Amino acid sequence: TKSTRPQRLLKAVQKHSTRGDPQSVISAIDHFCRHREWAMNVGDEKGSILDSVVSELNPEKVLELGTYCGYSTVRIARLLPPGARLITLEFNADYAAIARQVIAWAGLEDKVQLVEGASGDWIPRMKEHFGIETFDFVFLDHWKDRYLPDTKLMEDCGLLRKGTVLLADNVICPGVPDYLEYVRNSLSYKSCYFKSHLEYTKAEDGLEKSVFLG
Ligand SMILES: O=C(NCCCCc1cc2cnccc2s1)c1cc(-c2ccc(F)cc2)cc(O)c1O
Ligand SMILES: [Mg+2]
Repeated sequence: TKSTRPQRLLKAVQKHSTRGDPQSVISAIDHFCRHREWAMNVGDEKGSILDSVVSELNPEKVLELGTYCGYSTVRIARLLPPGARLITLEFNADYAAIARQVIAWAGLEDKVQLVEGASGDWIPRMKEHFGIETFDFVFLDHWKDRYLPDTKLMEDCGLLRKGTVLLADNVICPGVPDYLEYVRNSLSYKSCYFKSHLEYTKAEDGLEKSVFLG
C-alpha cells in the first residue's frame, strides 16, 4: 500500500541525517519539505524565532500542543538544559508513531514525553498525571480553533504562572483570530507579533508571543 507523507519524511530523516545529531535532523526535514513534499512543520524561518524565544527563556517545563512529525519537538528539546522536560501532545496516532521515531533518531527521547490524545482531555490531567505544577513555556501548534479554549483551560487549571510564555504558530495562516484578539486585549497578557512566512512558502504567517502576567 502507498506510504504516507510522514512515513516518507521519516525515511528522509533516516537517510539524510546523523543519528543523535538534532541539527542534522532539522536540516533533513527542512530540505525534504522544501524540495520534495511540503509538510506543516513550523519550518526553518519561524523555527529560528522559536529557537531564540526558547534560548532566552531556558525553560525547565515545556508543553507543546501538536507534535506532528516531531520537528518543533526536536527544535525545542535540543535547546533545553539537562533535567528539563518537554511534554508534547499529538491527537493522531499515525503522526505520533512517526514523531516517536524522529525524536529517538535525534537522541532526545530522555527529554521528551509524547502523549497521544486531545488537549482538552489532557490539560486538566497534567498535574496529577505528570506531577507538573506550572509550565514555563507553551508552544501552541494544534487545532487552530483550540488555541483560545485551551489557553483559558490552562489558566483555569492553574498551569500558567507569572512569566509563563505562550508562543503560538500560524496566527495569520491558517489564522487564529479569536485567540489573537484575546491575548492582545487581555490585561493578563503582554503580547507581541513576530512576522514571518508560512513554512517553506512566501505566504505571510507569524508567531505570537504572549507572557502571562498572573
Ligand atoms: O493544522 C495545522 N496544525 C494542526 C494539526 C494538528 C492536529 C492536532 C490536534 C490536537 C488536539 N489535541 C492535542 C494535540 C493535537 S494535534 C497546521 C496547518 C497549516 C496549514 C495547512 C494548509 C495550508 F494551506 C496552510 C497552512 C500550517 C501549520 O503550521 C499548521 O500547524
Ligand atoms: Mg503550525
